[in-house]
Amino acid sequence: RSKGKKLSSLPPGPKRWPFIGSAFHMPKHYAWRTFSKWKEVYGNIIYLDVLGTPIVVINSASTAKDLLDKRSSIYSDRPHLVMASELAGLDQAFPLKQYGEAWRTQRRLISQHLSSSAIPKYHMIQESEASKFVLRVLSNKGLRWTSESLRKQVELGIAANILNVTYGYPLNSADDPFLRQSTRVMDDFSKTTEAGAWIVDMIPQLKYMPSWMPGSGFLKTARDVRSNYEAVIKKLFQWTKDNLDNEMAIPSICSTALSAKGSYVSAALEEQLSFAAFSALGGGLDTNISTFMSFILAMVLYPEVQAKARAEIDNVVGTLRLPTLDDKESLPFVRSVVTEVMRFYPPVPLGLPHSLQQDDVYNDMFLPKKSIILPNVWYMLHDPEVFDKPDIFNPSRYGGLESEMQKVTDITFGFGRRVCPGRHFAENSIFSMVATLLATCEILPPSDSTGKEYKPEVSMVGSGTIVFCGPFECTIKPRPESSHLLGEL
Ligand code: HEM
Repeated sequence: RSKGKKLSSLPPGPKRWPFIGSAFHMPKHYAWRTFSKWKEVYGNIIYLDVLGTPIVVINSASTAKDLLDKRSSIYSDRPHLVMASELAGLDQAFPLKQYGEAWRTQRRLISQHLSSSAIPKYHMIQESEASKFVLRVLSNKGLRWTSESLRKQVELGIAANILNVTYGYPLNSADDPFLRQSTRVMDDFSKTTEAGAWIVDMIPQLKYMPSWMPGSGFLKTARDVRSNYEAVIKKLFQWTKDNLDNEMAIPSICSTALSAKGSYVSAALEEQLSFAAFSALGGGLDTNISTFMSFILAMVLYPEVQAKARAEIDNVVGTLRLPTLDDKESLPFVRSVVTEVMRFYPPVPLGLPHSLQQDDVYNDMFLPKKSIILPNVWYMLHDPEVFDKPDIFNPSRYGGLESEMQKVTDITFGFGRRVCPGRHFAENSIFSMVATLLATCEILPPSDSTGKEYKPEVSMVGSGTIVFCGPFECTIKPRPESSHLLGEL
């Protein structure tokens, strides 16, 4: 390696200054936009040094695969985040854990229940939540929605799926305290892990600041984040345990592990299980909500795509019954629409950061140990070398082929040994809600005060790790030709 280091130079990047490196250039918000612009200047791999921390931005899917997939034995660590992990304690759950035994134990505890062979057992839950979602949407008599009010209903549907599967918890209200506390954790996660947003991540010594000193507000933020996080994880797990003792729990990931025949679950393993289970909730909530809200927006903006997807459902499933997850294989255009939403509006535009465990050399470039690796997922999904006319929303680009759609899902759900363990489950939850909504309802653009329809102009907002489409309005009304289906919901 040291020989490689001598022969190779660091990847190109913005000018580095003594001591501070390229800190001035590090974008504070919407970093993926700046990194995408830099691609024109510096190329597929960009190097930044922020106050001594090496950062490598990857702007190409094939490079991400070469490094994060093919060399996953050294690219699967997470960076040590001072704000999110050390101060707020969010690395007690495995998405932020360092690569190693504790990460492996937690990941195994949930991934075995979310593999493609394990998930058919959740179809009924997902289909039932999709129906309940449509009923709630139609119970709004005005039929007009702001994205904010619709998001509450989407959140309820998505969270009900995951809480049911992980804890066996029956979620019935958007105001449920478990749900409210969990969404707060998600907001905190997104906020505290945002690349470049916390000065203490760049100057770790600041964590020793006395809390009375001006500028130390981040210490209180971290304390508040930690106490809400630990409380909600404990309470949710305790709920499953209490209901297990009362023999009330339906089999869930937690109850299955706790009641497995002949197994002794130690206190230490229980603790790992409680964090692993919450990781599924945390990983699956905002990512799915963002994707589904972007789907609604796409249907408002591209009515011809909506009509084509609905026509496919009518042709394949007919109008006498609701689509189910068993129909998924026979509905390639509907799957293409979901895929195109994930490509056009990626909910995690910079993925989750990986960290390099030892010095490496790639294409004659030296990549130092402990580099934070940021995959620019947004650019990879808008790369004109991979996707023809990437700025056009066009689900037909996949020709209905799974192999073409995989070019998107292989990027959206992350890389290597850290790849999202909930991806198959997520695809089913979203598909079920999309197909049930399209079969029973029409999604229409909003109208102005004169009754004239208009197309909202919306971009992705929120500068945390997970982003959402900006505010918009729409109308959702029942399809007259499927009115008899509403009785099935
Ligand atoms: C549209 C939906 C989803 C998207 C776009 C998404 C995306 C991602 C991404 C980009 C990562 C980081 C991978 C990496 O480090 O390279 C990830 C990790 C993770 N996801 Fe998902 N995810 C989704 C749904 C879900 C669901 C439904 C669950 C659970 C039921 C889940 C659980 C997790 C967990 C636990 C991790 C951490 C993996 C680790 O660090 O080992 N995700 N996801």
